[in-house]
Amino acid sequence: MKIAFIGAGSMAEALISGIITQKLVSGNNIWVTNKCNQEKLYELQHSYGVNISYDIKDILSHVNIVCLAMKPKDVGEAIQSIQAYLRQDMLIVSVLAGVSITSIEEMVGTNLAIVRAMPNTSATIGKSASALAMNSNVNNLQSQAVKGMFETVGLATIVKEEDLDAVTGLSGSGPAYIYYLVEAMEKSAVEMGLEKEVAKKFIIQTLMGAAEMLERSPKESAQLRKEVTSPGGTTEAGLKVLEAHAVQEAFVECIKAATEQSRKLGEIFANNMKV
Ligand SMILES: NC(=O)C1=CN([C@@H]2O[C@H](COP(=O)(O)OP(=O)(O)OC[C@H]3O[C@@H](n4cnc5c(N)ncnc54)[C@H](O)[C@@H]3O)[C@@H](O)[C@H]2O)C=CC1
Ligand SMILES: O=C(O)[C@@H]1CCC=N1
Repeated sequence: MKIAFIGAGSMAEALISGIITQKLVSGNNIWVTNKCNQEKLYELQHSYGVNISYDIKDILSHVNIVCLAMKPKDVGEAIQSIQAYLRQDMLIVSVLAGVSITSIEEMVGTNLAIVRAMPNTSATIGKSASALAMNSNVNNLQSQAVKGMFETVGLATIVKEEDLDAVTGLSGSGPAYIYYLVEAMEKSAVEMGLEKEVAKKFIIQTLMGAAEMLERSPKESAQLRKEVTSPGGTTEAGLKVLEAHAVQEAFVECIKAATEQSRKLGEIFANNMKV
């Protein structure tokens, strides 16, 4: 497996880091390019031993998987730059939020195998929750290879393409919601006089413990919450404040808004292509 990353931002780095750490592919079988930040390419070369280049023709001559990892607004220009060097045996993997397989097929213009994937940045440490949807040109070997690639960076599940917007709002963006919560926990800990580093250890262990409880216990999340909440106790006092601020409803709205934005990005994209 030889992979080119077109785009060298947070997501590309998370995948590169995961793939290399899990030893699926070594750095010399990965090629990376970006729009103009050469410094970033040198950093990736230094950290992971990947090949870096701005010579798209040369990059694509080495690889059988091309991973599109730029922002959705940049994909048109990026595909234009790679189009002439795409081959029928190549597999295109897009991690772009919202952009449909049909849009990519239309931009690429030939009958290529395309996978639309939605990982998250926890791929960096092999803990992504990735969803994959594929077009009918993807053969069994390619499907296994790409699933294997995403499995090296965490959990990988094949889904219907129509589910990908919801997955994007839930687990693609999901790490940010958790970091947002942690920011609040850190802030409160410091305000209460705890040392930041000590507080951080407690917060992380609390998150990991709760995540593992959710994974290992047969109980529903609401039941696990009830078991922490003694009548008249501290948790109840805390949760009352969250309820007064409608925090659970806010989270529901947050995930719906992110899902909707994924849909919108796809629509804007498809409409712009028609103009
Ligand atoms: N950051 C995240 O948590 C996740 C991001 N994604 C998706 O991954 C994609 C990239 O996101 P980030 O890494 O966060 O963005 P980023 O802004 O960190 O990186 C984008 C990269 O694309 C490059 N680029 C732009 N135009 C280009 C062109 N014409 N040719 C070659 N390279 C070009 C930029 O130079 C940059 O290296 C987005 O489409 C996003 O929807 C998917 C899942 C999670
Ligand atoms: O915010 C974004 O658009 C990307 C997609 C999922 C996570 N980050």
